Amino acid sequence: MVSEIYIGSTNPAKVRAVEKVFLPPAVVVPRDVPSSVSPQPRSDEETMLGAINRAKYLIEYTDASVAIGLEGGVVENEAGMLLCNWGALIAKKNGIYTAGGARIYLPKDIAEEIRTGRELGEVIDEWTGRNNIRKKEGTIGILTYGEIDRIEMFKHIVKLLYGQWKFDIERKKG
Ligand SMILES: O=P(O)(O)OP(=O)(O)OP(=O)(O)OC[C@H]1O[C@@H](n2cnc3c(O)ncnc32)[C@H](O)[C@@H]1O
Ligand SMILES: [Mg+2]
Repeated sequence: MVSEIYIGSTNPAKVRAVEKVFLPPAVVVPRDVPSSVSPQPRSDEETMLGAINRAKYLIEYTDASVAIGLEGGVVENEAGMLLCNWGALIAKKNGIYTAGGARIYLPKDIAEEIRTGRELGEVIDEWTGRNNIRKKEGTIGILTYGEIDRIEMFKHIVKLLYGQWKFDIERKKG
């Protein structure tokens, strides 16, 4: 197994999630990289692309041979606006794996604010009167009363990525 896993963010919620899946002696290397999508992605496609772009950037412009991108966004349907999250893992030797995370509906007043063009991170801070929630329990942690926080949610995505990669490695061994 490779020793270094690059993650395309220095947000502690994302870095911790990767560290919970890739334990020592694996080393998790956080790097701030562009997502090359809007600061607040508004569809599954855009959010997934942000995750893929982060991982691709690491493979292209750093020493990474295994890279993970994690991205948060929102999606809308007839019933309202949900938060959504996507991850991508690129293993130079194997390929690219993607996975989506848990989703819950946002309160109507938060959704309204985001429709005006604001970012969820900013809106949830204002809504709760707190700071930097996106680097801590996240909106999902607030809305689930801490049952599932942003680290737990991203950890699940990272496990989905890692598991698919392992499956591929084993399958190729025959
Ligand atoms: O430094 P990076 O990695 O960019 O970390 P980030 O917190 O900005 O995370 P994303 O870019 O992936 O998130 C896209 C947008 O969605 C917001 N967001 C997504 N999920 C959130 C959550 O659980 N809590 C608060 N804000 C969230 C976030 O503030 C951004 O505006
Ligand atoms: Mg961001």
